[in-house]
Amino acid sequence: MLTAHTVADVRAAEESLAAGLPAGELMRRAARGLADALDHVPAGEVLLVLVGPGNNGGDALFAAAHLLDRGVRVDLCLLDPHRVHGDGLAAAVLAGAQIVDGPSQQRHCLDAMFGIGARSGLVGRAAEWSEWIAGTRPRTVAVDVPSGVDVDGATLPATAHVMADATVTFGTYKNCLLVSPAAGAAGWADTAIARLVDIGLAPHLPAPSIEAIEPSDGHLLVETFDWLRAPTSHKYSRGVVGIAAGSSQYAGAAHLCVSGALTGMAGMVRFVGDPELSRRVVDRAPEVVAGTGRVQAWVVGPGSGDDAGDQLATALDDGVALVVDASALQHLPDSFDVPVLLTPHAGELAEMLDVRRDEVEAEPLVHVAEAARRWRCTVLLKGSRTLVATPGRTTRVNLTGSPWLGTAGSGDVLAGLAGSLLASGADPHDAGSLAAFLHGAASVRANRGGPVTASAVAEALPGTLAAFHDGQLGDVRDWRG
Ligand SMILES: NC(=O)C1=CN([C@@H]2O[C@H](COP(=O)(O)OP(=O)(O)OC[C@H]3O[C@@H](n4cnc5c(N)ncnc54)[C@H](O)[C@@H]3O)[C@@H](O)[C@H]2O)[C@@H](O)CC1
Repeated sequence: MLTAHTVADVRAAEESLAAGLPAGELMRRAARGLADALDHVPAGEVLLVLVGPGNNGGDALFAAAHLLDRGVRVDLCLLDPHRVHGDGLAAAVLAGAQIVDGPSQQRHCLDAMFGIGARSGLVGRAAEWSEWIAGTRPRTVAVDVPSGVDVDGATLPATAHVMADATVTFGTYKNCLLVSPAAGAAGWADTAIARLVDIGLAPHLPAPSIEAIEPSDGHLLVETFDWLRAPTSHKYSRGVVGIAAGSSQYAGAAHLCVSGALTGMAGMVRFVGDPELSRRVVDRAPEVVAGTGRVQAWVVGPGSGDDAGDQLATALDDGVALVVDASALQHLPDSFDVPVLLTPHAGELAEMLDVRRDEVEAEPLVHVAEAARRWRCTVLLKGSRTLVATPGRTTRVNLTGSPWLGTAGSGDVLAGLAGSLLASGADPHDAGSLAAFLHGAASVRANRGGPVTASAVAEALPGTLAAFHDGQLGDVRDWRG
C-alpha cells in the first residue's frame, strides 16, 4: 500500500527519528534526495528557488548547493530576508547562488515557500509569486507539498496557491498529494504522483491517514478471497452475484453492469429484471442466469427506472451484502443490517447529504466520511481520485485510471465488478477499493492515453486482474492515463 500521513504524525515521527541522528541529518537527507530528483535541470540552466522562512526553504537551499556543484545556476528569491534558514542560505551562497529581488524569465522553478508548516492560502509576495508561476509557466517542482494548499484536508484555498508540475516529498506522502482537489496542484498531469524521498521515517510512522492500493498489492486477492487458495473451489464457493439493473430507458446499463460482474471473482451472475430485458441480457451473455435465486451479494440501481426503490427493498429483504448505485441511492433507508457499499458520484453524494455538488467536489474527504458515518457503511465516491471510506477503516484513494474513464457506462461496469468481489468474499471496503483500482488500470490497459468505452474497460478487466494477481502490473504511474 502506498500511504499518506497527517502533518501531526509526520512531525512526531520526524522528532523520534531525529533524536537518534546527528543534528541536521534529516534535512541533509531531504536535500540530497531533492537534488537527485531535479536531474531534469541541465547544467548551465537557471533554477529559480522561491525560499520560505522555515525548514522547507532550508531543504531547497541545501539542495541548491548540490545543484550548483553540478553546474546548474541558481537564483534565490527570499520571501522574508529576515527569516530564512541561515545555514542553508550560507551553503547556497557559498556554492554560488545569487539572491534576486523577484522572479523574471527563469524556465525552472523550485517552490520552497511553505511545506507541512503551511497555512492554507497565500497572500502578499507568496501570492504574487504563485501568480507568476501560473502566468509564466516555468517547469515547477514543489518541495514536500505545493505551497498554499491545505495539507491534511487536501483542499484548495479560495486565495492563491502554487500549481506545480511535480512534487518531491519526504518520508511519506501527505494527504494533499493523493486526494483531490489538492492533488491537482501537486503535478496531476505530469508525473501524476509525487516522488517520495526515503529519509528513514517509515519505522517511526503510525497507521496512515490515507492509503492507496498499488500494483504490488496483488497478494490482497489471495488474502481476501479464500477460494483462490482452494483447489476444490467451484462456482458456488466463488459466490453468486445478483444484478438488478437497467430499464427500458437504460437497457445498456444492464449489459454493462453484468459485463463488470462477469469479469470479477464471483462464480456466477444472476440477472433479475423484466422478461424482455432479461432475454436480451442472456442473449448477449449466455453465462448469465436470469431470474431470482440465492445470491451472496446484490448490485442494485445502475440504469434502474422508477422501480429502483422496490428493487432495493427486495434486495435488502434477502439479508446479503449489496452495492447500491445510481437511482437506488435516492431510496436509502436510515441504516443497514447487512454489509453495504454505496457508489455515488459527487452529484449523487450531494443529493444524499443535501449539500451542493461543488461543496462535495471542494471537500471530498469530508463528505465521503460524513456519508460513511451517517449510513454506517462503506461509501465509494467516484471521481478522478475515487475515495473509499468506511467507519473504523483507513480511507483509500484510487490512483489508477485517467480522465478517459469519465465515459457513459463506466460506473455500471464498476458497480458490477464491485458486486462480484463482494459476493466472492470481500468486505465492502476491499471490494470497493479493489474494484476502483482494477477498473482504473483496465481503462489504461484498454487504450493508454486515448478514449475508452465502458465495454472496452470490461473486456480489459480479466487480463488486468490476472496481471495484478501475478504481480505483473509494474508501477502505479504506469496505470494513470
Ligand atoms: N522536521 C524535520 O525534521 C524535517 C523537515 N523537513 C522540511 O521541513 C518542512 C516543514 O518545515 P517548517 O515546520 O519549518 O514549516 P514550513 O517550512 O512549511 O514553514 C513554516 C513557516 O511558514 C509560515 N507559513 C506557513 N504557511 C504560510 C502562509 N500560507 N502564509 C504565510 N506564512 C506561512 C508559518 O507560520 C511558519 O513560520 C517540511 O515540509 C519539509 O520540507 C525536511 O527537511 C525533513 C526533515
